[in-house]
Amino acid sequence: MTLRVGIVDTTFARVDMARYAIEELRNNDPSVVIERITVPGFKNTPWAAKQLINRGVDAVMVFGWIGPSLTDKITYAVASMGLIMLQIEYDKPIIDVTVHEDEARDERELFDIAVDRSRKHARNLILMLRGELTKWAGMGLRQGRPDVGPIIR
Ligand SMILES: Cc1nc2c(=O)[nH]c(=O)nc-2n(C[C@H](O)[C@H](O)[C@H](O)CO)c1C
Repeated sequence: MTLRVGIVDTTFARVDMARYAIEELRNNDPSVVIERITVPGFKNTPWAAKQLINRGVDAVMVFGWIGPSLTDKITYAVASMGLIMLQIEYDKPIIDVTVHEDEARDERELFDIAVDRSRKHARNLILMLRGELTKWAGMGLRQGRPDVGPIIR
């Protein structure tokens, strides 16, 4: 069955994260169909995700970029609730691939986090929809930084 993935991203973001995710999705599933909507900022992402779900996508990836101020963080918390409600209401997974500007010390690190997180979550989505993610359960996987591994006692 052809997989249809919705992509939502913002002009607020400072890295075109969707570009790397789409490349990864196509590498892992050459027949994947991509539907993309770009919005100004994170608070607009629930609307765009709903549009794509109504078009019949199997899942949505939302590429957020959140500034360092308290106002930015509140924006994220509020709009995230919208994305969670959509998942429950429409029974479709939404993978939140957000980078927070205060995660990194400089732009170089921020860029690397954004690309790594985008690629790894694209792979997560494909594996999850294929039911193949369970073999990685508890393995301490991280998106944006190197994996930390499992704790074994
Ligand atoms: C304060 C603020 N912070 C962010 C942010 O950190 N990341 C982001 O993507 N967008 C931000 N925005 C913009 C809003 O999400 C939205 O695009 C505008 O309020 C227009 O509806 C706002 C207004």
